Amino acid sequence: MDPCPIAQEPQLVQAPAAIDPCPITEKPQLVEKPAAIVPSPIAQEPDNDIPAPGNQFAEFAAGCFWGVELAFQRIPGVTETEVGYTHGISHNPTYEDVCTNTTNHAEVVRVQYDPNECTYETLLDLFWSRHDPTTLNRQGKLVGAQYRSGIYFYTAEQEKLARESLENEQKKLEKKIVTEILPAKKFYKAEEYHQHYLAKGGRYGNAQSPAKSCKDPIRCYG
Ligand SMILES: C[S@](=O)CC[C@H](N)C(=O)O
Repeated sequence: MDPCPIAQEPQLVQAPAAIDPCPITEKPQLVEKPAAIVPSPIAQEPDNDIPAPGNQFAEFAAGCFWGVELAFQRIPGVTETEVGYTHGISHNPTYEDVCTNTTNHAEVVRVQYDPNECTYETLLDLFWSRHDPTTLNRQGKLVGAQYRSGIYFYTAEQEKLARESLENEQKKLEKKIVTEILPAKKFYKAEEYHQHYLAKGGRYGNAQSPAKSCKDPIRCYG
């Protein structure tokens, strides 16, 4: 049985994309004793990290970052992926902080890609196909601001392409798209165990292939 039933399907006019966007059926994210969350202006700074020579950054929020990362790993021309947190109020958040749903961080995948091998439009196409951009702060049964839909751009060109693609995507959907399109802010890399989580085996030790162009369906947990 599919461990990842979709709670709410996007209302597509056209045929839906084949990839399961990773909605889950787990306990609520809230931890019992949230750490004190201290707002910091540092979290609002732009992402000033530098990609590898010849590469560019792109960043997306589309629900649980595990499955989103594996999908991006498989794209030819994507040279690196990292999962992390961004656009929240606090500096150096932990996963537990984010799961209190009080820090407003989004779970994101920061992609490095070689623009000679892969276009930003290719990344945008995958982004839209991976999730339901019409549900505010939720993907399926995963609820909370960390699961919101967002495109965080690094250049004016990326912003333009992102906005155009949203308009184009909206034509295919009856419900309103709620995806935020904002400049990339400080990126907080998530804990090591979250990195390449599904490729490493996920929750059940069933590694899923990150091979380029692999079309195997992505299971949320492993
Ligand atoms: C990195 S995700 O938000 C994980 C989602 C899910 N609630 C879980 O804990 O398995």
